[in-house]
Amino acid sequence: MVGITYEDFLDLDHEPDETELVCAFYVEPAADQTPESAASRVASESSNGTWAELQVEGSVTDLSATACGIEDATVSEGRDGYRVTVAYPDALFEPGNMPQVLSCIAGNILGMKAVDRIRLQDCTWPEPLATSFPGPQFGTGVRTDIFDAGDRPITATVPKPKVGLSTDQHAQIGYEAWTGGLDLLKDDENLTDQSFNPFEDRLTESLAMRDRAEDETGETKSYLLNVTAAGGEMLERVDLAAEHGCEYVMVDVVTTGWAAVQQVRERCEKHGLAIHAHRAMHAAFDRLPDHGVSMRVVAQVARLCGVDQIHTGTADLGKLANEDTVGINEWLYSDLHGLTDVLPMASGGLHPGLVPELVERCGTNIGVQAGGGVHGHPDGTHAGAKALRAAVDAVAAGRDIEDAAAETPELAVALEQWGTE
Ligand SMILES: O=C(O)[C@@](O)(COP(=O)(O)O)[C@H](O)[C@H](O)COP(=O)(O)O
Ligand SMILES: [Mg+2]
Repeated sequence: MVGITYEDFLDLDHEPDETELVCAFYVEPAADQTPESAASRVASESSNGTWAELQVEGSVTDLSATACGIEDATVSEGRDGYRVTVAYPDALFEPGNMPQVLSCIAGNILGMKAVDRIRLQDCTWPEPLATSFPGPQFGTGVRTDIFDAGDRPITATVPKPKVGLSTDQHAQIGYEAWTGGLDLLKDDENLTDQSFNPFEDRLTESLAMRDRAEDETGETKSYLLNVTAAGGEMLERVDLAAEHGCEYVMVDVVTTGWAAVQQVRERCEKHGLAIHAHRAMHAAFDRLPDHGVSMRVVAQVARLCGVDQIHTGTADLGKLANEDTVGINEWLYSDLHGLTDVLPMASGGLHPGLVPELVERCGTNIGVQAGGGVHGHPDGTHAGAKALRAAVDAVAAGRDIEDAAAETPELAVALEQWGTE
C-alpha cells in the first residue's frame, strides 16, 4: 500500500509518451496556493486523487495524471496566470466514452477552490484514445460527396424569423433560397416540432420543394434538418430524415450532450447521413478567456464524436463573439490519426458583402450560412440567395465582388444595403 497525496500528481520532469492525453489548462491559483500546488490539485482531482491522503494499491497510481508543465501565461493584468500541462494515462479512460473523458478533464476541477480561474484550452489526443472514437463520415468531403461545389464554399440559409413561420411558409422560403442558388436550407436551433411547424410535415414539404428546386436548377440541394430532441425521439427523427431522402441531420451538440451525439453518429452511420453540428450554449463556457472550456476543445470533441460540419464563427466579422476561428478551422482540417476532417461553418451576422474578407481569413473550404443576410435583402429571399451565391462564386473564382455585382443586380442591391464591412 502507498499513501498518495496531491504532491504525488506533480512531476515537472515527466515527458508524456505517445499514449497519454495531454491537456493544456490556463490556471490562476487561489491566494493560498502556489502554481505547483494548484497544478498538482488539477492533475489529482481530474484523475484519481482527492484532498485527503489515500492508502492505495501501487497499481492504482498507474491511472494517476501528472502535472508536468507550468509556464507563466497571465491573460489579465494583475492576475497571475499559468499554462499548466497535464498528462493523462490511457488506462484512465473508457475507450469511446466522451462523457467519461470530459468528466475527467473538464469535470470537478472547474469548481475547485484551489484555483480562482481554470480553463481547458487545448488537448493533444493520442492515437489509442482518438481512434476509439468514430470521427466524421464525410467532413469537408461533403462539398463533393453531396454537392457539386468543387472548391467553393457551400452555402446555407436559415429561414428568419427563427420560429413562427408555418410549414408552407418555411418550405416556400426553402424553394426560393435553393432556386436562388443556395445549397442548403437550415432549421434554426429553436425550431424542432412545434405546432405551428411540425417536424414531419416540415421535413416532407421542404424535401418536396427541394426536389423541385433540384429539377429546375440541375444542382444538388439539401436540408439541415434539426432533429434535436430527447434521446429516443431524436433517433426516430434521424430515421425519418433518412426514410424521406434527406442527406443531413442537424444536432445542437452542446444542449443535447455528447452521449446523445454519439448515439446520433451511430444511427447516421447506418443511414449514411451527414451531421451538422450547431453549438448553442457554447458561449456559456468558452466566452471568457480565463475560465471554462475553449471552443477549440469543443470542436475537438465534436470531431471525435463524428460530426461532419460545425459552427466555428466568422473570424470576428459577424454579430457573435468568436474565439480563434482560423486556429480552430486549421485543427479541424489537420491529421488526427487518420480520422476524417470537419467542415467549419461560418454563420452569425453574415451577408454577401462580408464574403471576400471571410474567405480572405478562412479560405474556401468552409460553409457560409446567412439568415438575416439573405431574408433581409430588400427584394426578398430569392434575391438574397442570388446575391449570396454570386458573392461566393465570385470570391471562389478570385474575382472582385464589385465586378460580380455589375452582372448580378441582386448582389449590387445587397452591397448597397449592407456594404462590405
Ligand atoms: O440564430 C442565429 O443567430 C443563426 O441562425 C444565424 O442567423 P443570422 O445569419 O441571421 O445571423 C445561428 O444560430 C448563429 O450563427 C449561431 O452562432 P454560431 O454560428 O456562432 O454558433
Ligand atoms: Mg440560429
